[in-house]
Amino acid sequence: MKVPLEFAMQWFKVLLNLFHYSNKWLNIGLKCVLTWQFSVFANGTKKMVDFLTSRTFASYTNYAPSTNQQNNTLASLATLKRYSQDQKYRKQLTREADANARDGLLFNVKESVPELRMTERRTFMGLCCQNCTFTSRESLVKKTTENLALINVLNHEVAFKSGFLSRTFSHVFQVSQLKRYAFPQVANLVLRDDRVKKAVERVAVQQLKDSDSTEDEFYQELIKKNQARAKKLVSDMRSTLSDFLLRFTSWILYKLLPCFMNSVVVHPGQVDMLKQASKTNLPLIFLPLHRSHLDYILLSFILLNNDIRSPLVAAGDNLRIPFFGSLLRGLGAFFIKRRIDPMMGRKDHVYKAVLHTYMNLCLRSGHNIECFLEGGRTRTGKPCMPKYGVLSVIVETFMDGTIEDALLVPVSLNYEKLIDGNFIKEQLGEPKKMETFGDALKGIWHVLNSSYGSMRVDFNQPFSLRELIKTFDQNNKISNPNVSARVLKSNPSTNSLYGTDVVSEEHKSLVENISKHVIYDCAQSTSVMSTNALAFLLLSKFRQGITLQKLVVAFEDLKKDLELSRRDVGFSGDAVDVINYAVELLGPALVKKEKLNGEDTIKPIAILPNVIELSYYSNSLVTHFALESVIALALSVAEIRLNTVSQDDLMENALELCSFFQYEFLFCKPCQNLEMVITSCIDDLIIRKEIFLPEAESNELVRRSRNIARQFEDDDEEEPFQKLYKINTSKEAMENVKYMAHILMPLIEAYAITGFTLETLVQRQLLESELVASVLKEMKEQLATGSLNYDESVAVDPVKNALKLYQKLGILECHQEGKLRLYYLKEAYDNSESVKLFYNKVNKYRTGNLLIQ
Ligand SMILES: CCCCCCCCCCCCCCCC(=O)SCCNC(=O)CCNC(=O)[C@H](O)C(C)(C)COP(=O)(O)OP(=O)(O)OC[C@H]1O[C@@H](n2cnc3c(N)ncnc32)[C@H](O)[C@@H]1OP(=O)(O)O
Repeated sequence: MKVPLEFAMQWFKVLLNLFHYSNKWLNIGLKCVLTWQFSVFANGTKKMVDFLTSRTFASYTNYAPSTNQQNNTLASLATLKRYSQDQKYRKQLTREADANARDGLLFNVKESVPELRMTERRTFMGLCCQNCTFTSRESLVKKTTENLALINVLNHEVAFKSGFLSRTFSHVFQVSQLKRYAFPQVANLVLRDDRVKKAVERVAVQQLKDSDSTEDEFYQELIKKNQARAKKLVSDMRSTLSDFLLRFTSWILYKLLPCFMNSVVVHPGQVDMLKQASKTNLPLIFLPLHRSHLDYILLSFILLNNDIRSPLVAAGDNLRIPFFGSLLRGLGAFFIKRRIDPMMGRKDHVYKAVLHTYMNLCLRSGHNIECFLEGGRTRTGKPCMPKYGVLSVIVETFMDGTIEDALLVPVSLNYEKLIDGNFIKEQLGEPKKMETFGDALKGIWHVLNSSYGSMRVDFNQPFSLRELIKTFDQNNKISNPNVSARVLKSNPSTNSLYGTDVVSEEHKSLVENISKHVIYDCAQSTSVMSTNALAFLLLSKFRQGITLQKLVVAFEDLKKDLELSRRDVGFSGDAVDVINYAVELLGPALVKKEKLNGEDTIKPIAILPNVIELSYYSNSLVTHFALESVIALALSVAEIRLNTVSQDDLMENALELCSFFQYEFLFCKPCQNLEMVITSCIDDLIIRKEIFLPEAESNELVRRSRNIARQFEDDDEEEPFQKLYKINTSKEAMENVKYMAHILMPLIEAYAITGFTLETLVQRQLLESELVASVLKEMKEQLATGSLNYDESVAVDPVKNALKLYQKLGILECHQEGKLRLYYLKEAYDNSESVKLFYNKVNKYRTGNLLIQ
C-alpha cells in the first residue's frame, strides 16, 4: 500500500512540475506570437489569459524579455543582440539572487533589464540638507549604502525559499508573510473632540446672529444641523485602511504591473533608511512629487512589501467616485476638499476643525501620512509650487505637543513614459475633466494595453521635523533678534492654524519654508529618464533634427554633466541603444527617425499640439538647468565692455529673471542665499562650460580697467571695487551661451506675450478664463507670423503663472469670488504706455545681444 502511495505522490509531483513549466513556456510562446501580431485587442486578451493562467508575470522576465521589452526592441537589432547576451547574465543573476534569498535577503535581487544595468554603481541622491538637518543627515545612512545595486521591485519571486508551493504561489506567499500592522480607525472620535464642538457652536452662534433670531430652540436646531454636517464631513473624509485589502491589492499589482511596465526601480539603500526610520516609532510623513495616479499606488506597494507601515494618503475629493473611491479609502485614502473655499463669505470653520482633528488623531494613533504637497499632478513636468494646508496641520500637531517629532521623507518618482494623460488639451485651454467611473475603467484598460518602460522611485533620507524647525527658529532669531514669539513653542490653544482665524506670519513662513525645502529636495533627487534626456536635447539644442551619431555625443556629454552635479540617470548602456529605445517609447508623434543622406536622423515634432507633450518630458531637465539658463540670459542683455561684464550687472539681471520665474522654479533652498547660489553657479560655468575665463585672467582685467578709468576720468576718488568676468568669446563658448539661454526662451516668450496682452485690460476688466484665452490667441497669431519662435510657449500654465507674477509685482489686481477671478490693471498701470514699458522689461530677454549675433 505504501509503495503505490509513494509512487502516486512521485507522479503527482512530476505532473505538477510539468504543468508549472509548460505553463510558463506556453505563456512565453503565446506572448511572443501575440506580440508579433501587434493587435491591441489580442494584446489585451492575452494579458487577461496570462493573468488567469500564469503563475506570475514577473517570473518570466527572468528568462526572456517581456512583451514590452520585445515591442521596444524589435526595431533595434543592436538591442536585440544584447538581449541574447543578457540571457547568460540573467541566469547568473538569478542564481545569485537565489543564493541571496537563501540567506534571507528579500530585496537583494539583482536583475538586468536592457535599459538599466542594475549592477552598475549609481550616484546616491537624496541625502537631507546639511545646513538644516545636520544630525538627521548623520543618521540612518550607512557607509556602504552608496555601493548597493539598484533593484527592480517587481522581481520578488526568486527571493523566496525553495519550497515548491512557495515558489509556485510566490506572491501569495509573499503577501502572507508581510508584517501585520494594526490600523486604528479614529473617525468615531472626531465629533467628541473639543475643537469640533467649539467650531460647531461658533458657526451656530454666527448663523443665529445672521438670522436675527434669539430663540434658544432655533439655536439648538442650528447646533444639531451643524453637528449633522460635521458627522457627514467625517464620514466622507475618513479612511478605512485595511490590512487584508492592502495585501490583496499587492498580489494583484504583482500580476498587473509587469503588463505595462518593464521595471519599478529603487535604491535598496534608500529603502533600508526607511526601514530603520520606521523602527523609531515616529510618524513618517511621505511628501512625494506628483506625476501620475500610479505614484501613490507604487509608494504604498513598495512600503507594504518592505514591512513599512502603509500611510494614510490625503486624496482630493474628486477621487471619491463610485467603487474606486471606496477602494482607495480601504487602501489608505482620506478625502480632503481640493480647495477650502470660504463659504458664503466666511471660512468653513466646521470643515477645518474636522480635518484638523482627524489628522491629529491619526498621527497620535501612530499612522504614517502621505501628502502630495503640489496639490495635484504636474501638468508641465516641472515640480509645482507647494500648497500649505495639510502640512500646516502636521506642523501644528508637532507644535502643540500631540506628537513628539515626525520624520519627513521627500520622495520623487519619474517615469520613462507618462502613464495617465498628457495634459495637452488642458494646456491649450480646455477645462479639466472631472474623474468618472467610466473614465477610470477606460484609463485602466488603456494602461494595461500599453507599454510604459521603466519607472524610478527615489526616497530621500528621512529628517526630523523637530530639528528642521529648531534650525529655522535659530536662524530666524539671528536674522531678527527682536522677534518676541518663538516659533518653537508649545501652546495648543493659540497656535492652531486651522483653529484660529489668523495664521501668524511667522508660522506661515515656517510652513512655507519647509514645503519649499521639500519640493526643492525632491526636484534635486529626481532621476533623469532616457526620454527626459532625449526630449531635452532635441528641444533645446537640435530642434531642426540631428544625426544619430552627433546626438550620441551630445547624449554622453549630458550624462557626464548630470553625473558631475550628482544627478542619477534612469538608464545605462550604450548611448545609441538608449536613444533608440527612447525614440521608440516617445513614438513617431513626438520624435521622427528617418534616413537623410544615408544617415539616421532624429528630429523632434516641435509643433503644436505634440510639442506640449514633448516639452513635458524635457522639463525635468529644464528645471535642472534653469539657473544656468538664467545666467546666460542675464549675460545676453548685460553691458559688455572689452569682452567683460561686471558681476553687479550680471547679478542684477539674474535676480530679476529669478524673480520673474518665482512661480516656475525654486532656484535655491529656503536656507540658502540666492545671490550666493548664483555666484557659485557662475563659478561652475567657468570650470565646466568655460563661458567665462578663470579668475586670474579676470582679476588682471579688473586692474587694467581701473587704471584706464582713472586715466580717462581724471578722478581722484577711488572707484568702488567691481568684480568683472571676462567672457570667453570662442565660437564654442558663444554657442554654449545661446544653447543655455534658449532653455528658458519658451517661458520668456510666454511671459512677454502675457505682458503684451495686458493692453486688452486697459480701462476694462476680464475674467481669468477670458484673459488666458486672449493671451493664447495672441500667441497663436504671433506663431503664425513667425514673431514667436517656440510652439511650446503656447500653454496655459506659464500664462497663469505670469498673471500671478504681475499681480505680485503690483501691475494687476485680482478680485476673487468663489471660483471666478476677475483681473484688472492697477491704477498706475491702467494705460497703454505703462503696459508697454513693462512689456519691454520682460521682452528685452528675447532679443539679447549675444543671442542674435
Ligand atoms: C499595496 C498597494 C496599495 C496601492 C494603493 C494605494 C492607494 C492609496 C490611496 C490613494 C490616495 C490618492 C491620492 C491622490 C492624490 C491627490 O489627490 S493630490 C490632491 C489632494 N492633496 C492635496 O491637495 C494636498 C496638498 N494641498 C493642501 O495642503 C491645500 O492647502 C488644501 C488643504 C487642499 C487647501 O487648499 P486651498 O483651499 O487652495 O487653500 P490654501 O491656500 O492652500 O490654504 C488653506 C489653509 O492652509 C493654511 N495655510 C495656508 N498657507 C499657509 C502657510 N504658509 N502656513 C501655514 N498655513 C497655511 C491656512 O489655514 C489656510 O486657510 P485660510 O487661512 O486661508 O483660511
